[in-house]
This record gives sequence, C-alpha cells and structure tokens, in this order.
Amino acid sequence: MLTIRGFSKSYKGGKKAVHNLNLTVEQGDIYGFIGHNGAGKTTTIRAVVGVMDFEEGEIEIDGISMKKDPLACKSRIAYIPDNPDLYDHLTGIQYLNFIGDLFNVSRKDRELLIAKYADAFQLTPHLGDLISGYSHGMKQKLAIISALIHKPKLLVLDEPFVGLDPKAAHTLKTIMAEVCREGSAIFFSTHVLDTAEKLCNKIAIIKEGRLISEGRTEDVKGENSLEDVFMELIDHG
Ligand SMILES: Nc1ncnc2c1ncn2[C@@H]1O[C@H](COP(=O)(O)OP(=O)(O)OP(=O)(O)O)[C@@H](O)[C@H]1O
Repeated sequence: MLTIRGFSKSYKGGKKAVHNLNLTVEQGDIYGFIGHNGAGKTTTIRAVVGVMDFEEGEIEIDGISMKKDPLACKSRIAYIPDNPDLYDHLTGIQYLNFIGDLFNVSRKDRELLIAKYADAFQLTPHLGDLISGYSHGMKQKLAIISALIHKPKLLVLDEPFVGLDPKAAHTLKTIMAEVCREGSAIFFSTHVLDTAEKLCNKIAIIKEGRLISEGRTEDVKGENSLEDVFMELIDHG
C-alpha cells in the first residue's frame, strides 16, 4: 500500500533531515513510526502524502508513483496533520460534507459514516457549530471523522493522540484497528510508546534521519518493552 525506497530530504540551507529511508506498509498494517523530536518523522510523512517535494528516492501509494501521478496517490490517502487547520468559517457538518463532495462519497454512505464516527467521538451535538468555536481536541476529532468518511486505502496520521482526551484516544485506537481489519492500512507517528506497542503490528524507529530498527513489533522489541528498546537504541543505537 505504501512503499518508500531510498527517500532522502534536505531542507534549503539546513542539514539532511532524512537519509536513504526504506520501508513498506502493507494492506491491513497498523504501522507505527517513532523517533525523538526532530528525528525526521514529519518530513517523511509530508513526502508520503505529497505535500512536500523531494528529489531523492521513490514513494509509491498502491503501486502508483507519487512523483508521476500525485493526484491518483492522493485520492487513495487521508492525511491528518498534527495540528489540523480546518475552515473556521464552516460548521462541522459543512466541513464533513465538503470533504464528502471532494471524495465523491455517496449521500447514503456519508450519512451512515458521519453518524457512526461523530457518535463514537461524541461530536454529534457540535456538528452544527462553527469550527472557530471548537477546542483543539474537537478539531482533531473532526479531522479524523473527515478522513474516515471517504474510506481511504492509506490513512496517514501525524501524532494523532496529542490533544485527545483518554476516551477519544481509546475510541481512535478501536477505530484504527477496525479500519485495518476491513482492509485499509495506517502509517502514523507517535511518541506514545505504550500505545504503539499494543496497537501496531509493525514499527519503525528513526534516529537523526536514519531508520535504526524496523519490522514486526514482536521482532523489534523482542522480550523487552518497546520503551526499553527505544531508549537503548536512541542512546546507543
Ligand atoms: N521547514 C524546514 N526547514 C528547515 N529544516 C526543517 C524544516 N522542517 C524540519 N526541519 C528539520 O528537519 C529535521 C527533521 O524534522 P521533523 O519535523 O521531520 O522531525 P520530527 O521527527 O517530526 O520531530 P517532532 O517529533 O519534534 O515532531 C529537524 O532537524 C528539523 O529541524
């Protein structure tokens, strides 16, 4: 579903943020991408979803090259950045309908899925309110619902648990597992190692722009906790 081959990125005037990164996310995977602040997670994610140009390497979504056919790639992706910037002058439901229109979601599917996910995130009573009046967590929930209603093949989330209350975080974990069982794939960054350990079937650890461990969660962590392995690799890897 997602293949990254030999991806490198340098920012203008800056050092190399990511070096020769290779990884593969398959259908049904919940793939956790972890690393210290400044390790290169957001840089990689922005290239994967096609909002940042890159010169070195290849990124494919569902077998399609992001460089050659970015529109076809983006139609298969939903991306939730760490600080979603939504349209403040729309109400929640207007925003969801706007996204539904963009992705050609049928009226029937739209109504069913909005009702399902807005209820799960307890956002239904607020869908008629302007987004400008939403809290950070409510905006995060709305962004997540907007991503789910068009049933993306690949869901890419940057720090999705930041700003969510414990109930909403639990709801999101349940939904992430459900959509992957139904055939989507998820690639997400997180600093919440407990959650990554429990939720992800695959993990990649990035340090200073280089992958230092990658694979099935049980192979990456062995008999240890993911936190212990992460600390060891970050300090001595
Ligand atoms: N627009 C930019 N211009 C120059 N350098 C940048 C830019 N964005 C990121 N960087 C640098 O690239 C490196 C990787 O940053 P990135 O945002 O990808 O890290 P991250 O792993 O997402 O970190 P965090 O966990 O803090 O969000 C850092 O050294 C950062 O300073």
